[in-house]
Amino acid sequence: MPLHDPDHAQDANPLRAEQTHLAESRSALTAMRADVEALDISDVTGNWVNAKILAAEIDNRIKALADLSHTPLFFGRLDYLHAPGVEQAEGAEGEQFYIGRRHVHDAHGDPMVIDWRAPVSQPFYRASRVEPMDVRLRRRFGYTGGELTAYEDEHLTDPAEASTSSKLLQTEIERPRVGPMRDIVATIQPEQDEIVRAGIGGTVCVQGAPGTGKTAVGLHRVAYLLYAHRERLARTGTLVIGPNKSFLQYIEQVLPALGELQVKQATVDDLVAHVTVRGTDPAERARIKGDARMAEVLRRAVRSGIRMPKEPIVVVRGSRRWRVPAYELEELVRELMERDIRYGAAHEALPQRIAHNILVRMEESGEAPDDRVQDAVARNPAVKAAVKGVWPKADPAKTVLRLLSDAEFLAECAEGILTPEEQATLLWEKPPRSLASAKWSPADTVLIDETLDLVQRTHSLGHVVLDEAQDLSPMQYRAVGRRCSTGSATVLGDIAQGTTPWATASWEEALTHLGKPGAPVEELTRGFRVPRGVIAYASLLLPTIAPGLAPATSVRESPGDLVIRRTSAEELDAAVLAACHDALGHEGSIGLIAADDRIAPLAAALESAGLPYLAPGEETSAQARLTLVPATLAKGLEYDYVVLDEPAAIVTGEPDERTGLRRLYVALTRAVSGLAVLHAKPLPEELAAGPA
Ligand SMILES: Nc1ncnc2c1ncn2[C@@H]1O[C@H](COP(=O)(O)OP(=O)(O)OP(=O)(O)O)[C@@H](O)[C@H]1O
Repeated sequence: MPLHDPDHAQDANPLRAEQTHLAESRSALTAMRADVEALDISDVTGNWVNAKILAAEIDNRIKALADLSHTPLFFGRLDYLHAPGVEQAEGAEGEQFYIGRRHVHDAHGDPMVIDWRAPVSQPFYRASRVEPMDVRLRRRFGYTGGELTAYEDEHLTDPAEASTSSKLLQTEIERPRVGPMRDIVATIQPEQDEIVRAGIGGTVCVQGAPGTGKTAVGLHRVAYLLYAHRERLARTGTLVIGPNKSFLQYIEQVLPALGELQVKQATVDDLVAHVTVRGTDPAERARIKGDARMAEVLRRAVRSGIRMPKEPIVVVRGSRRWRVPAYELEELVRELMERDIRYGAAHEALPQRIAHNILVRMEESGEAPDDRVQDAVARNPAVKAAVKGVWPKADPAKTVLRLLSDAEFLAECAEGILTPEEQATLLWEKPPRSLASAKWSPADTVLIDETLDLVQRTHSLGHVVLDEAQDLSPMQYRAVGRRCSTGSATVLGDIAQGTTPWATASWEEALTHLGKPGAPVEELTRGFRVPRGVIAYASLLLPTIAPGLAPATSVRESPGDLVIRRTSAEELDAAVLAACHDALGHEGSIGLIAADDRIAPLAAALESAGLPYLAPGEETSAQARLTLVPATLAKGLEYDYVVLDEPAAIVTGEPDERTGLRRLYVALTRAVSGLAVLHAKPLPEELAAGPA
């Protein structure tokens, strides 16, 4: 594929024509924005609330139409052989489309740039020589600082043209990283595009090695779905779930850059934050709390308040007394228990059922009661008292508190589900005196969320993207699943990067917990981040941490710099600082990754050496390029150069060796251009042989 640049005389004109189209598209976008800004809504809004809503929508539209000078308005062009939709008709003329981040039209409404998500844009990502999709020419544009400076052509239907890889794609992938994550809209690969454009009806799960673009694909998928199903998703909502706040900060600018400003982001902990977390669980206890069997224990706990009526209900109205015998009440209760409705809904329904029963008696004795009478009977103190006795209100937090503090109650609810040892592990050593003094752990909040859902149905969104899914417990999958029970999900993860004691071992199982059993599992294996030499080194850990998973290949041309250096314990900090200095000699961001308990000493060392550093999530810039990253926060992030401090400390920082090695695998796979490993203690034996 020839790369054209303006220095070649014969290319000067086509390039100039493209530059002109860019300039005209920019003016058209400015005009579109001016039109929206000039809208006078005072006539159409009617009232204050409507005016506010409309003004906010217009405001968003203006923001979405902003011309971001550092993001090119279009990045590709497709020349179709025939106008799309015209079935290869004789004489039908080909059409030309510029593909960009958003739709731009001229004053007549004719398109100047087509949204990358539109159906006519799809061949830009998918067409090949084998299947040209009616495309004669695919052109990719190269930019330098916002200026269109080059282009690259593929004549897909020309058998004489050789197929070569794209230089522009290569440049994009190899570019040094600074700042937060960027969109990949100009270079989405065919296997990624399949996932991005999968239908909204189905849940998709993606297993992918580090750097294969899972996060990027998930974010572009939301943008695609919002385009294809805008109204539906505006009503139902979308959500991106990530592992922690710094990760969410790292990805938060991708969707706005694609013109999507409304997508919410949260961690799983945010979703279930019904109470304040002030406690933690030892690993084994957290594992049991996260086990799917807890769902049935909680169901029993909620229903344990139901008592079969022993007494009849007697309702006095005027001079008459109406009696519902206990056995009929029991029938009503049993019927509600068997129906698939929430505990709280049944609590609301029972008084009405009882009142209905009395109404039928009234009719049988010749009265003609109406609905108001039924409501009045349902509110009668005798009915209320009876309902309180047989189907009391449930308080989710109190129910969980009782389960974790009352051994007898736990035994009753967990009978046949949890072993006596497991029950003993669950119980608080010192039960709190009240709800207010309870030291809830993160796992407890998930139990409360499950209980809340037993009482009252959780609102479901239209689509949820779940990133770094491999770390969720079954109970956390259930919590996420509730939030897309009537919608769909994109589940992204890597079994080899699971660093919780309950990490996912099988996606099929995880999808079942999520409530989407049988969803397809796709695999991405082409790595866009980690260079060949580095991924090969990190992959030495794979047979131990995830037997059966294939190592990623790297699409990066450069094999990457890989340095592994042993020092004495005394010299380690100085060696790490020297490696940081070396790394700062290169362009791009630098991540110093270390075991969590090495962070404080390394911070002190950096300070005394006068090396300024950032915390993860803080934006790197050309001035501030070094981030000090605790290993537990490294997941999902990437840095141009990574300096990795003492792998052995990262491994021993985790409760078991497998988790430790997986944490190390995450740390080893953050580098885009180079990795320097500094160690005083021996490396794990898997790595001892060193790079190939
Ligand atoms: N098609 C592509 N074109 C250009 N860059 C890409 C492409 N796909 C992915 N990348 C880049 O590769 C890097 C890794 O992508 P991403 O973070 O989405 O991978 P991941 O699979 O989520 O990794 P991890 O498992 O480590 O979290 C990012 O910088 C991303 O922008």
